Amino acid sequence: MSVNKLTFVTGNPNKLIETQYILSQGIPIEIDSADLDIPELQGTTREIAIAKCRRASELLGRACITEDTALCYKALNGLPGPYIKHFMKNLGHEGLNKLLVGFETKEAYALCTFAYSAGPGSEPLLFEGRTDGAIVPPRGPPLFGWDAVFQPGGFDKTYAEMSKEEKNIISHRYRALDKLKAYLAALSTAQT
Ligand SMILES: O=c1[nH]c(=O)c2ncn([C@@H]3O[C@H](COP(=O)(O)OP(=O)(O)OP(=O)(O)O)[C@@H](O)[C@H]3O)c2[nH]1
Ligand SMILES: [Mg+2]
Repeated sequence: MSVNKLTFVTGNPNKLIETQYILSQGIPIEIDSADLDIPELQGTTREIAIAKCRRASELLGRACITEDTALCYKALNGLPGPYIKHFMKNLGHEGLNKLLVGFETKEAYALCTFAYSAGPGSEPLLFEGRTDGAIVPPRGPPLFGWDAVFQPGGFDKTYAEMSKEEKNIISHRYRALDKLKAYLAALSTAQT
């Protein structure tokens, strides 16, 4: 199978833009997208990622990638984790901060899990990337999810205050895609 073209099954336009940008910096691959309605199970980030990618490739009928992002608070033993989408939607930036009132540590990490399936029936492979940081009062344009309340460790800017060039070389998504990129490059080499 050639990997110069791959479908990213996602309904999230910001994920797609970042993924296309990051991958275009590394390997010659064209990423298109399909927005399929795939139930996301409860469980660990790995269980959720595997089930979603398996179903996505079955529905699509060919190879694909999927991605799951979790935002894990140290004080809450990793929650909201993979359920961050619902927390963000219902609580907003203010609520994401309020969850930590009374806790000393505001530390959190963003975890990205890309899954690749070579096609229906093929067990998905996982590529994880993690960026450590802290939850802070919102700063920067509220254009993408919780970017405005996540400040990566060692930086004085939130994700939202960073340029795309800055975010996309330190982000959880970049770190996961770096591993996926290496896998896809090796796959292409093995097939030529
Ligand atoms: O500020 C942000 N910076 C990021 O870098 C980032 N990556 C993901 N997210 C948000 O975290 C939730 C994950 O849920 P999620 O993985 O199920 O995504 P999704 O349902 O939007 O898309 P998909 O499942 O169709 O791919 C969703 O609310 C995403 O908008 C981010 N927010
Ligand atoms: Mg989703």
